[in-house]
Formats: sequence, C-alpha cells, structure tokens
Amino acid sequence: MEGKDLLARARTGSGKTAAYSIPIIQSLLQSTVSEQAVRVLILIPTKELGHQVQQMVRQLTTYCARDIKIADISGQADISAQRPILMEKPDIVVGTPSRVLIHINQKTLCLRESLQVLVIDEADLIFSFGFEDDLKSLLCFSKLPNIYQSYLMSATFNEDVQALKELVLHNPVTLKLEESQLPDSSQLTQYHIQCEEEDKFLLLYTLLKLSLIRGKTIIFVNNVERSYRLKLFLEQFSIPSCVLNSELPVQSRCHIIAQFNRGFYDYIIASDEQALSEAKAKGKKQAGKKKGGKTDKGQDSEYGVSRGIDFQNVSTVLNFDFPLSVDSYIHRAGRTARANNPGVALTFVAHTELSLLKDIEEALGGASSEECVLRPYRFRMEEVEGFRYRCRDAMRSVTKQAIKEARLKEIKEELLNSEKLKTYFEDNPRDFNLLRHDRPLHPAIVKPHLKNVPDYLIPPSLRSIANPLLKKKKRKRMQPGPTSAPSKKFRKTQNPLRTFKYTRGKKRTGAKKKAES
Ligand SMILES: Nc1ncnc2c1ncn2[C@@H]1O[C@H](COP(=O)(O)OP(=O)(O)OP(=O)(O)O)[C@@H](O)[C@H]1O
Repeated sequence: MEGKDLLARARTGSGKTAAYSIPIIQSLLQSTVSEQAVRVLILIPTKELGHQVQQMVRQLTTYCARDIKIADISGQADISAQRPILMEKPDIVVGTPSRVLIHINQKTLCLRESLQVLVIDEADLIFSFGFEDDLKSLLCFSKLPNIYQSYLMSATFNEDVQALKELVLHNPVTLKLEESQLPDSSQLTQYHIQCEEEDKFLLLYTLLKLSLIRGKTIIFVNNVERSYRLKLFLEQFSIPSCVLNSELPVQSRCHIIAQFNRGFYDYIIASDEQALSEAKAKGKKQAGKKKGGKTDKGQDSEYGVSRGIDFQNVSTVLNFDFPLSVDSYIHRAGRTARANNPGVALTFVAHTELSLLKDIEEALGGASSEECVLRPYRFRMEEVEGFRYRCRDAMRSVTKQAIKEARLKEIKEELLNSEKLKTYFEDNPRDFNLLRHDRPLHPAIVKPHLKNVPDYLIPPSLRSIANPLLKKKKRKRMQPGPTSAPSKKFRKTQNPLRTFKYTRGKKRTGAKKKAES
C-alpha cells in the first residue's frame, strides 16, 4: 500500500493470489481518478491460472461499492474476440506475456499512460514456460510507463526469480524468502515407495480399489500418452477418472478443474508436461523454445496444472511418474495441503530415480537430519500378489493403438464440449454440471467382472481398512447358504421342512382334481 516494489515468496497454497489482489483492489477503490483505464497488469504463465486469478478477483470484489472490471485475455484462442473486451478498458488485465504483447503490438491494449501496478505471479515459472523474450520486450521497449509498482510472487526462489528481480524490481521489499517451500509435516505428510513399472500399476490398483487412498486425488504422470495409458488401465476396473493434459481445449481444462473442485470427480490424472521440457531445457536455457500457442504436436505450451492451480480439498497427490526436478516436485506436492487443510503426497520411485529423490530430500532439508522428509511408505507388496494377474492382463489390453484411439476420441469429444462450454453454458448455467469428463474412453476393453474385488483376494491385513462396502457385502454373504451351517433362527423361521404346513380338507382347484384323477 506504500507503493514499494515487492518480492514475495511463500509456500504453495498459502494464499499468494489474495495477498496481492487485496491491496490492488483497495487502491483501485480508493483511487480518485474517474477516467476508466487499465491500471493493473497481472502476468501469469498458464491459461488455467489466468482463469483462476480472474475468478478470485471477482469473488473478492463481489460486495465492493464500485464495480472493478477484470479481463482475462489468456484463455480464449481468438485474439479478435478479445478486442471489444479490451476496448472497455478493464481496471485489471490478466494474461500470459505473449498474449499481452500481441495486444500491445496490435494497439488493442495500451498501458503506456495508465499502468500503475505490474504483478508477475508464479514468477519462478515465467522463464521456464518460454516467456523470457516476450517479457523483456514488454519491459524494455517503452511499452510500459516509466514509473509503476511491481510485485513478483513465487513459491520457489530460483535463478529465474533472481534474474526477474533484477529486471523488474527497483529497491524492493522482500518477504519470507527463508520460509519453507512446502507446508510442514503436521499439515503435509510426504511418503515415497520404491517400485518398478509393473508394480506401480499393481500398487495404484490396490490403493484405489481397496480405498486405501480416500478422497480427492491427483495422479501425476510425465506426459500425455501416460495419462491415457493410466486412464484406460483404471477404467477396465470401473474406476472412473478424468485426464488433464495440454491437448485438451482450455475451456475443457478449466471446466474439469471447476468440477473437480465442486466434488464431481475423485481422480484426476494430470500430465505434468512442463517438468519434461524443463528437464530438457536445463543447461540449454530455453533457446528457441516455442511459446504463446500450440506447439507442433498440437499441445498447448501455456498449459500447466501442477503449477499454481488451486485444486481444493485434495487429500492425496500421487506421483505415479517421478517428477523430473525439485521444483516440479514442490509444485506437484503443493496441490494438496492448501490453505489450512491436511494432505498426503505419495511418490513412486524407480531404482533409476533414486538420485533424484536424494536431490529432493536435500532441497527440502532432510539430507542433514536423520529423518527423511519423504518417509518410506511401508507396503507389503507380496500380500497383493493375488491382484497381479488381473493387473497384468489389464496392462496388456492398453495397447498403443488403444491409447491412440482413446486420445483421438477424447480430443474430438472435448472440442465439441468446448464449443458448448463457450456459448451454451453461459445461457444455461445449470447444465454446466451435466457435462462430464470421466466417461470410459474405450468401452470395449472395460471388464465388468473386474469391477468387484473377490473377498479371497483381499489380504487379511487390509480387510479391516479396505472399503467398508466390502465389509457389508461380506456380512451379506455370511448369511446361511447351501454350503454353510444354518443359524438357529434360520432353522426355526426359514427352513421349509419346519415351516411347511399341509392342510387337509381344503377346496381343491379344477387343475388339482384333474391331476388327482
Ligand atoms: N487467509 C486465508 N484463509 C483461508 N483460506 C485462504 C486464505 N487465503 C487464501 N486462502 C485459500 O487458500 C487457497 C490457496 O490460495 P492460492 O491459490 O492463492 O495459493 P498460492 O499461494 O498462490 O499457491 P501456489 O503457490 O500453489 O500458486 C485458495 O483456495 C484460497 O481461497
């Protein structure tokens, strides 16, 4: 509020969006300038985040005396459709650096005279998402006024944030640079378990099917293909899940997140593609990286669900594929235990990834102390050997062809959905909830008989904590059947030999008379 530049780092899910939005809203409300103009620019690295920031500001300003206008220009693909929105000169504009630059160059957005505050949210990601050049041309070529206030907000503090700090901030106030990067162990419990490829599938099946993991869960994989592989694997056992990846249209992505937050789905399989490109770019410093739209493979480079997205009330983050960098681990684990909620992060580690696990331990401060930050998850794999056959069978059904078909089908369906989401649901908000994203993608391989788990396959040690439904079923089955000894009550009331009554002298029906004669 004093107008100083600010560098703030705070752990994931601690409320950074509100922390910068509230003072901005306050100064806009206090402003005596009556002329409508764009006064605040919020730069974010992904489209999902743009949508989220806009929602948050709208919520915060719901009961304000003055109408604060905000426009998110990151989400919609069509630049011309955004022109009329910008012509209204919203107080706050949210966008990715590339999209903002396009509008400035096309003169549909002018900040030179009016900008008062610049925010760079998720500052640690702006460079790694390939926006370095755009940001530099935005800052350096007289696109902005000489004096404005800047905020850099970040969950991690890395070289990129340091570079941004020098580029953007003047004599800044720095906040909480030493605070831990994730919530402490009383709020976030972190585990790891060493297992190889087939065991990962077996373990996931066991955890979900026996409800050893309960509540909303995000399962992270490293690429799009893996997300479909896992979805097709799970759907054979009638475990519904949504995939979230960069191939889906942005409207669908935001709709999936909104529905997940409202409790429509329990499982999201999210592909953390950025982790892969970050790992590849390490050392190369992102030379020539494409940005600002679709990449050659039809994937959206302004996608990123492990970063900054406020998935609400997530009880477990499961790293099915190991994150490829420390920052990636922090951002993924930070999707649970947000605000003051508790959460669990469980990471599967293959033997080739143990060195990366060590890096994460070191970064999170566990290497020096005796205790691991990512505690070993003790699970006796030998007890679930009985499930291996069915898992192997299900894995075999997920062929490359099946994945290809599922991928195409999903994209086709989501493109149609996306069109509906754009226009139809604005007029019919109730129907917004009817559109689902967790339907089976390959119904031909769904095996109804695998929906249930036979009691004899459940390890005795897990029976007491497995799904209570299973217990109910079990109780039902314990009722006397032809092979078990009947109970006393049953013997008295249900046994036909005891209850059958033969009554003499009753009027015989015509059919009976005929039969007797
Ligand atoms: N003071 C508060 N009290 C309770 N909940 C809060 C408070 N501030 C923020 N929240 C909630 O905490 C959640 C996380 O907020 P937000 O997304 O801003 O976190 P963040 O620090 O930006 O996280 P990340 O680094 O992952 O982007 C949101 O659901 C938000 O509504």
